[in-house]
Amino acid sequence: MAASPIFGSSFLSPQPLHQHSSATAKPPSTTYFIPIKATTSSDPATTPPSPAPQSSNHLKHRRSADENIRDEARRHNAAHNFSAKYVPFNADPISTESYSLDEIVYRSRSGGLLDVQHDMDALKKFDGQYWRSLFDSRVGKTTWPYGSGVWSKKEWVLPEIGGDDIVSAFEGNSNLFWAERFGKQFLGMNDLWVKHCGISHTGSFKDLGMTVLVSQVNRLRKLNRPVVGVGCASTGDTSAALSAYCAAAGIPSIVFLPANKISIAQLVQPIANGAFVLSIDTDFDGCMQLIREVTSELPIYLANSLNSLRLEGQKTAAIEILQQFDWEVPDWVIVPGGNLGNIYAFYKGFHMCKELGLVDRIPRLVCAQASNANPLYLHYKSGWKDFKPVKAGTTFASAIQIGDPVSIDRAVFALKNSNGIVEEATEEELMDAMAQADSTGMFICPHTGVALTALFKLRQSGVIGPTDRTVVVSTAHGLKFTQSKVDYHSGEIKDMACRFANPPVQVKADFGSVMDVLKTYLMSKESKH
Ligand SMILES: Cc1ncc(COP(=O)(O)O)c(C=O)c1O
Ligand SMILES: N[C@@H](CCOP(=O)(O)O)C(=O)O
Repeated sequence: MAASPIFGSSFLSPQPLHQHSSATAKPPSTTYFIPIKATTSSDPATTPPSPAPQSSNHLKHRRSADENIRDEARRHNAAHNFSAKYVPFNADPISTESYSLDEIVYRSRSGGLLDVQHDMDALKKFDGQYWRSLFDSRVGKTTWPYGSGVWSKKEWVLPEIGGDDIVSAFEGNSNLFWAERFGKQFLGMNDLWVKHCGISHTGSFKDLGMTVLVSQVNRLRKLNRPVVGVGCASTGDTSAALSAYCAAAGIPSIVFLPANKISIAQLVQPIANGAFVLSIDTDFDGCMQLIREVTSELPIYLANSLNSLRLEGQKTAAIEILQQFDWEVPDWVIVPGGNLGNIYAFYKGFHMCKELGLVDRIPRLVCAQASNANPLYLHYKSGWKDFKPVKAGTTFASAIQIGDPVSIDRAVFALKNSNGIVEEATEEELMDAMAQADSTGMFICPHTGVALTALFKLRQSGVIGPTDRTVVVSTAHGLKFTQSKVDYHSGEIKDMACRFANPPVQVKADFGSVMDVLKTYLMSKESKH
């Protein structure tokens, strides 16, 4: 009889109804999705699951008062056969180079990027229906650690880490918003969606990767590996996520920020979370160079997406999109790109779902860059001929003001393998797009404005059709970028028409004046009705 590979109990861990002799396990019976409180401490990995009672009177009781959710999770721990390791990114199939995830390594022997490779044969022992049902059964719960949108996919992320080492803010499970009015009014689209990854613990998608990286650091420190602190270079969001997760775990964090190039809201995040903040008189690329040098000399663990652990968490946003569409595949996914880890993370998430049979295809990917920081766009336009970094110019999309992206090879791979496209957005285009989106009830960041501009252009050229199901990935919370919105709505940006500005009306504090402006306003609305 094949060993039950994953989960101990039926508690959010659906198991095949019977042990099968075939290589692929059958989908779990829905019977097993009724969460039952475990009543025994016997090893669930070797204990066949007992059918859940079907009576509608079946009640659950709270765990005992002296137990917390980590303790409870420990009781449900089970043996499994899943594993992952570092391998050179896009390695030659005959390469045998690999590293344990418990090693501190960011680059391959040849100096190339690394990738986290999962034991796909072990994962393939379970079919697509199995994984879909398992992931679906964990959504919206508070069970440690599966209540997180990242850790609900734990077997595909860091299968071997113990629940005790995980540092999570129950990130992920972000809203997939149907942009009904924006799609209809500005694009003639009826199936447009915005994945709000920025509505998250620290206000950006970086939380998805950082929970994984900081959890692994937590484990490394318990294993007495030489990690005194964790460091990153940042345009604002990575540093916010790093400092928050480190603070939650009591681990020192060190952040290198380009002086005067990030928003105040982003600067105050690591300060508030107790990080050691260095404001350095250079740009992001300069900070990135410095953190790489420093982390090779000091016991500071590198938290930028050069570290492939981060992408394991970020890829869950792609899986989540499929899940939110009930495992139907959208036609397009548009992602703003800077250091270019995220576009690859999306590709990897979609690709794993296809390889493991959860879906039968992957969406086409679009990576969108600001024209002032567009090395990937130029590379794409040159027909992928030799890549040249650029000196990134100032952009309102300050978090993607990056000229020498560390994940360029990963991004090119993702785009080539998804029939992808790269677009760019001028400052005026991205700010107008942001204002238009906000005018339909969103409150997006300028980077999402970059992605929406790409969508405008691809709709205009007819590449994206009116009924194509399209997802725009919103990467940060608009509240981090209020100054750019204030500048826009004040109409005070040099050489920008600010066509959609909506400045407040100054009015005298008397009834007549207030009535006058209101009547004019209501008349203008009535004529458009
Ligand atoms: C808000 C925001 N959007 C988009 C990006 C781009 O992500 P990536 O660097 O993975 O391309 C970043 C960071 O670079 C970001 O902070
Ligand atoms: N936008 C990022 C830039 C660094 O990206 P990373 O994914 O490599 O950490 C930031 O917020 O710092």
